[in-house]
Amino acid sequence: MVRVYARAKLPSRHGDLEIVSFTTRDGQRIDDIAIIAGDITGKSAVPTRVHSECLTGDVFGSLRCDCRDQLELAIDRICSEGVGLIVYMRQEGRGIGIAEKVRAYELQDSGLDTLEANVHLGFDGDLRSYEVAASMIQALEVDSVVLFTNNPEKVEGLQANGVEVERREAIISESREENVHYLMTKKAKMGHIL
Ligand SMILES: Nc1nc2c(ncn2[C@@H]2O[C@H](COP(=O)(O)OP(=O)(O)OP(=O)(O)O)[C@@H](O)[C@H]2O)c(=O)[nH]1
Ligand SMILES: [Zn+2]
Repeated sequence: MVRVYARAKLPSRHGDLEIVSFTTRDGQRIDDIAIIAGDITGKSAVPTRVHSECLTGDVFGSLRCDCRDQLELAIDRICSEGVGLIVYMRQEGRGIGIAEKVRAYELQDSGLDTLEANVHLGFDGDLRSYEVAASMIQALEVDSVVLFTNNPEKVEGLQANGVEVERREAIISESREENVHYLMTKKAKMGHIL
């Protein structure tokens, strides 16, 4: 479904990485990217994080969620192991986009939880699909992955699209006063193993 378009070195504050971009088979550029440590081509059990974009957390350090902590844990892990992959999916707000996510936050400020806010806005709780992420992993010729996630749907979504997941590893950050309600909702209503 996708093929590698461009590949470049990405020296970072965490270590030496690479960044890879992709196109669809018919040549359309896609915004999802891969960050790679070491040589993953043809390798099995590649430490992998499929991360959904969270502008508020990943970039601005919002404490409403655990996204940035998870991203940093994953980057540190692949850098310290010297091999690994982060598939960074532009599925902001579990697929509703940043404008609607801010609206969902507004509703959460007035008492709804993260799932109720999505439903109130007319969306399912989670609009993500893992077809493109799976296709990116395949385009990178990774044989199998060890997936860092607390979300069983992510494991199932990748497997359903042909990725061999050797095992899931939990990626748990310390909860904080600001995100504990969000984490409790993910555990109670969204199937997360926390
Ligand atoms: N709609 C919506 N999206 C949110 C909210 N808080 C965080 N997100 C988005 O949720 C996505 C991350 O999903 P999570 O449910 O936190 O975690 P996950 O990716 O399913 O599972 P892990 O692999 O364990 O991190 C990112 O795209 C965030 O932008 C919210 O209150 N509402
Ligand atoms: Zn977040």
